[in-house]
Amino acid sequence: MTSIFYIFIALILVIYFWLKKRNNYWNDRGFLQPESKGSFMGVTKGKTPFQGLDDHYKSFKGRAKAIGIYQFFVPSIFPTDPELIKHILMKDFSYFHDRGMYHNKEADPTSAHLLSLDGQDWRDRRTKMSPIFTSGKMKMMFENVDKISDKLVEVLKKNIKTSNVHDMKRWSQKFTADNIGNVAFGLECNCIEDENSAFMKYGRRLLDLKPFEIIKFIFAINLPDLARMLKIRSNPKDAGDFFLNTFLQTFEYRQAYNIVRSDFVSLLLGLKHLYTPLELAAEAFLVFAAGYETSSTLMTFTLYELALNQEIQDKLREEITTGIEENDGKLTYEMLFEFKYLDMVVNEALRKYPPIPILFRKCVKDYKIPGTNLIIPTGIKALINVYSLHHDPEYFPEPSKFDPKRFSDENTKNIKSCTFLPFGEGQRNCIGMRFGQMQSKMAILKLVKNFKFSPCDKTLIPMKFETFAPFISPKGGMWLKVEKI
Ligand code: HEM
Repeated sequence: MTSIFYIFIALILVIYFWLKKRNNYWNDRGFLQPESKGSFMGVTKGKTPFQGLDDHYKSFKGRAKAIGIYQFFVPSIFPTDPELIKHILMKDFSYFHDRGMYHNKEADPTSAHLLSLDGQDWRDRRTKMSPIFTSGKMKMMFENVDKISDKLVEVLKKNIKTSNVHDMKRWSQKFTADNIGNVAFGLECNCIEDENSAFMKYGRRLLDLKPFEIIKFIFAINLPDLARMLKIRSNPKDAGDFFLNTFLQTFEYRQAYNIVRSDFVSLLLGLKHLYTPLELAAEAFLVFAAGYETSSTLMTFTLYELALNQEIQDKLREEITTGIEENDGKLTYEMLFEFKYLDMVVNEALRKYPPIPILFRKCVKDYKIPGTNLIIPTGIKALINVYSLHHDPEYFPEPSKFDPKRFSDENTKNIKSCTFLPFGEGQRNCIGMRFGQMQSKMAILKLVKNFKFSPCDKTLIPMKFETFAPFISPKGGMWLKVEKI
């Protein structure tokens, strides 16, 4: 009994001294670090991770190019200086080409894809997949996206007869799930008409994690090597299996009947001599996972700001209606990208509400921060808080004002490099940017052309965010009044 007591005390002491040492990891290396240690970037204070980081950004900006932080005692680096961010994302990419994300091809096939792969594996796959995302390939998919956005308008028109207050986050999700299900899995998913359809159900399942799944997810982010050893599944098994099996069935069917369509499935099938069907299924899963919530988030917050700023909404509607009328009522792929005010509005929504507010990079060899004697050690992750840069009054004066003029041709030239990063930057930036812009712009255009959006009693003013959401997300949905024009 006495020896168990001594072992227990010894264990407590070891943990105590290890934590003490760990808490000084950054001070010991000459970096500044915030007082509150060990919390998950402020989540414990009821804030989102990007808001927690933003508190540190405000306290330390100008005092250091980067500070040391801890996520559950795992040290990370938090660069606050755009010049250093530029080095990390672009100039010194060879030191930061990985994200250090969890992936395990065998135990969790949905985790091994372009977003998470490291080093040469990532580089090879990015080279092979880049031709899938060119402007020409996106143009091929335009017709499908156009058709699905018309369906969105038609079904929403029917629904506003019963009630004119709607959760536009849910409608945006239904649209992107239908769209991506169609182009990445080759199926009519029926999400717009039936919100309990399989694609909606499993799309939501990827985000609505149960408490144990949240713990597994955070564990896999922070300790990917240990998670790999323990063969953890980072995505819910039922959702992962659904997406993999659905893709594999379409894959076999298309091969058997030699079917070629203008979509991601056929483009991925073109890589079948290089990758196994399961590897390609993981990429189709990623197209869904990376494109579903990001684009719907962009749509959601754009509609929110248009509802709060009626004059901007009217001006946008005027541009769209006139442009389409002048082209004999037809909308083309080129026109979608030529609507200047639409582009300015969308960019301003991406600034205020970047769907992915934090970028990750892992340092793969010791890196000396230029102009200092500070070294970022190998294996440390850099967290770039896009939200802070987008809300810094030095780069965007009056940051809480929704002002599309910031993105006029004249003003865009003055935006400091690496302070506007909605799609990331450098060789690891968003490969699906054009598709994301195409589907979001298309839906916003059709919605604004056909409906007037305004605030209602349930609209969040000021905006509040969900604390545990992996993407920036309005608390309790995005409720707006919707009227037919
Ligand atoms: C509005 C919509 C979207 C936004 C705001 C967005 C944003 C981002 C961001 C911030 C990153 C990380 C970039 C970095 O670390 O530098 C990223 C990566 C990525 N995105 Fe997107 N994304 C969107 C839509 C899409 C779509 C539709 C797809 C697929 C069709 C997609 C596929 C990817 C992939 C595969 C990566 C990883 C690239 C790599 O590591 O090589 N994204 N996205």
